[in-house]
Amino acid sequence: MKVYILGAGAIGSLFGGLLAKAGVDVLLIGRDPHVKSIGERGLVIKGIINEEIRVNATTSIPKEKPDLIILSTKAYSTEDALNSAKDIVRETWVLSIQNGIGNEDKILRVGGKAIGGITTNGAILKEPGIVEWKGKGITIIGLYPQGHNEFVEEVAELFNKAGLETHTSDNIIGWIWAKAIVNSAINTIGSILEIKNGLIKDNQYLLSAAMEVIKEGCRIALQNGIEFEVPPMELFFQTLEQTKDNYNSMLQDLWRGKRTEIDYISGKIVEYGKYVNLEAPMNSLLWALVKAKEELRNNVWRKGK
Ligand SMILES: NC(=O)C1=CN([C@@H]2O[C@H](COP(=O)(O)OP(=O)(O)OC[C@H]3O[C@@H](n4cnc5c(N)ncnc54)[C@H](O)[C@@H]3O)[C@@H](O)[C@H]2O)C=CC1
Ligand SMILES: CC(C)(CO)C(=O)C(=O)O
Repeated sequence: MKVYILGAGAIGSLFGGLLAKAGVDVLLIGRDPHVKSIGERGLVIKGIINEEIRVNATTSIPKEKPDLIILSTKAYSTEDALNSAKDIVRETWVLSIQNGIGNEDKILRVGGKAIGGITTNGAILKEPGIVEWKGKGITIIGLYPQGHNEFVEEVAELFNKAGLETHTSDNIIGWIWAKAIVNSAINTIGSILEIKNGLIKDNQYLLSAAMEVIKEGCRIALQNGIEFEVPPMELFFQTLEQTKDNYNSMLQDLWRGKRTEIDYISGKIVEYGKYVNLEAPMNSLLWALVKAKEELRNNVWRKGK
């Protein structure tokens, strides 16, 4: 199977690198200096494994179509990435492993055949050409919005062979929403207070506030016809336990001066609330506070100076 990774940053390079190591024909599509470094020295995966992997990488979109495109840009770059690759996306299988709601709808809009996905693997780009695999998690994929077919099973088998534990689901839209709802509580509260995930379960005020945010997200999802295989509240407690020592990715983006994915998490929950005449005061407030934090982080007076 020929696979392109569209958006070869931390998680995309991890998936691409592991697939290449397993003998899959992979092309990483990303940006310099990461791509340049991979061309010169190969891709290094550190952490759970320590390997230098030879894998093709480019900054431009090839003309030839692959069998599968794995979309792994941040959610705010999805539209641009898909538009730049329109000619190869059309009628091609495109699997999103991104966070947030709406990525797969954008794949469908440009004529791609969408596979939805969520992953609990953790990766960071340490420096150009070097990815750290910090946490071994699982990946769930499925035909978007629902259903399954042989190709999805084939992709899951390929991922498993590459060392990425992967399961398939007939209800991937439910998993995408469940993860977004969990992120809408943990990432926002963790980012505003700049705390590790575990503190949210250890502090009674934060825990009850976070649970209300989860319930609000669930009400909106259910009214929009979303069903869950595992209730988001259960996933929330599991995630808090499994990631108690982590600072969430939104907070890490804020600390690095990068844009966050808040519009595609809390912002989408608020938007879907409007479609079914449900207000989302908790998600609206958390969305606004994170947006404010994005804007204010570089102001010295934030620290009272
Ligand atoms: N890093 C992680 O551990 C996990 C990340 N995710 C999700 O996966 C997505 C990607 O996250 P990361 O890999 O951490 O972000 P990242 O910022 O490291 O990687 C995204 C990459 O996409 C590239 N890119 C952006 N637009 C592009 C375009 N038009 N063409 C080619 N390349 C383009 C960027 O240069 C960047 O290197 C996000 O939605 C994130 O929430 C989900 C689970 C775990
Ligand atoms: C699971 C969790 C909350 C881990 O921190 C995450 O998805 C994130 O940080 O974005």
